Amino acid sequence: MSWSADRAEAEARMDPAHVAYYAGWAGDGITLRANEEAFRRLRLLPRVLRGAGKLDTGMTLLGCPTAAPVLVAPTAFHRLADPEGERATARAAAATGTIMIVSMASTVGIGDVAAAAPGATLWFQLYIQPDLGFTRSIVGRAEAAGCRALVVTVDAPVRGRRDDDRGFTDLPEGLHCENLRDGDGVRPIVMSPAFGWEHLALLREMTTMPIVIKGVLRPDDARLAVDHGADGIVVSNHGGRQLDTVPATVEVLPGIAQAVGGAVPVLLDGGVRRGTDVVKALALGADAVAVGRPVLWGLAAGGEPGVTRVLSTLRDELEYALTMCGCAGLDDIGPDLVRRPC
Ligand SMILES: Cc1cc2nc3c(=O)[nH]c(=O)nc-3n(C[C@H](O)[C@H](O)[C@H](O)COP(=O)(O)O)c2cc1C
Ligand SMILES: O=C(O)C(=O)c1ccccc1
Repeated sequence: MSWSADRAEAEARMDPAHVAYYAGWAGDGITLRANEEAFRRLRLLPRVLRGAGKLDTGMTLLGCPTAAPVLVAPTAFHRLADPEGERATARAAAATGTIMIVSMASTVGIGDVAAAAPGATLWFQLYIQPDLGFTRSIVGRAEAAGCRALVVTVDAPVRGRRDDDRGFTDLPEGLHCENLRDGDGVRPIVMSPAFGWEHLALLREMTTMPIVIKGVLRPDDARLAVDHGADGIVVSNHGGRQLDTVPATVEVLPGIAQAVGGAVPVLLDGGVRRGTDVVKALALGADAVAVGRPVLWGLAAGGEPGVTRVLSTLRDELEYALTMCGCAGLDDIGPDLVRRPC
């Protein structure tokens, strides 16, 4: 089943307002479409008769082994798709040897996600909260749950303007952002434009987890992230949900990879739908990619087995594409494999 079949199944099963939230985009959806279109425009140039054997798509990222260079991107509110929510996604991640980046806006608390999927490698995504004491307690919970990296999202100084998400604002009865529990209540997530690079030092002091900066679109910002001690970067436009008309992520990737120069791992998300997209991103300088919406559609369409199928299909497709390209492994992927559009 392709991701579009999953989406159709999700549309049949879910509340239309929740489908619209998952699918949602900023502005006119120019960046949303650009992400996928940019992958489609790139062409692969396979090598033949390379005498390659059985290949291995496994690798290590920030000390974490992963079966493939494909992670679960952080997405909010998995219980809108399935009653088990993030528990189901984490079990599927464990079953497929995939690193899952759990959103701070998860509808299952990070400790409960970890407890439900003991074999999973979890990273935790954070929106820094203006109440830095509260931020510290959220980070502390992620660390106590055994999360292996902190992914700090920096492309949301304010909430994205999503004209077309048809009025979805409040979670249904019984669903909450469990990581924001504070005493008897749940605090709202606050977005703030007031944060600066100096906040990285504050986070560094809050945790021993490696810190990854998510939402970089420029080489100079990537360099600043490295200079301020980031341990990794995610080239991301938030799946077209924040500022419309920013470029497709795979278009800005080569310049960012060059600026980072191998100092830290560079990840990319946005529009990754097929194993061939993974090859293209790695050829243009990414160490790994993350997928957002396809995981949500798989979860809505088929629960935990649905997510397992999405993740294992991506890995199978990657293996197939690499074999077809004459690669013996991930290290064989270079820029020569991709022909850029004229
Ligand atoms: C429904 C939805 C919720 C999201 N929630 C978050 C979030 O809580 N934190 C975050 O950093 N990114 C969030 N994102 C962005 C994803 O991490 C990722 O950047 C994006 O989905 C990648 O694009 P793709 O959906 O085309 O794969 C969300 C994306 C979607 C579609
Ligand atoms: O919807 C999103 O893209 C997102 O990042 C988010 C932010 C805060 C709460 C829920 C989701």
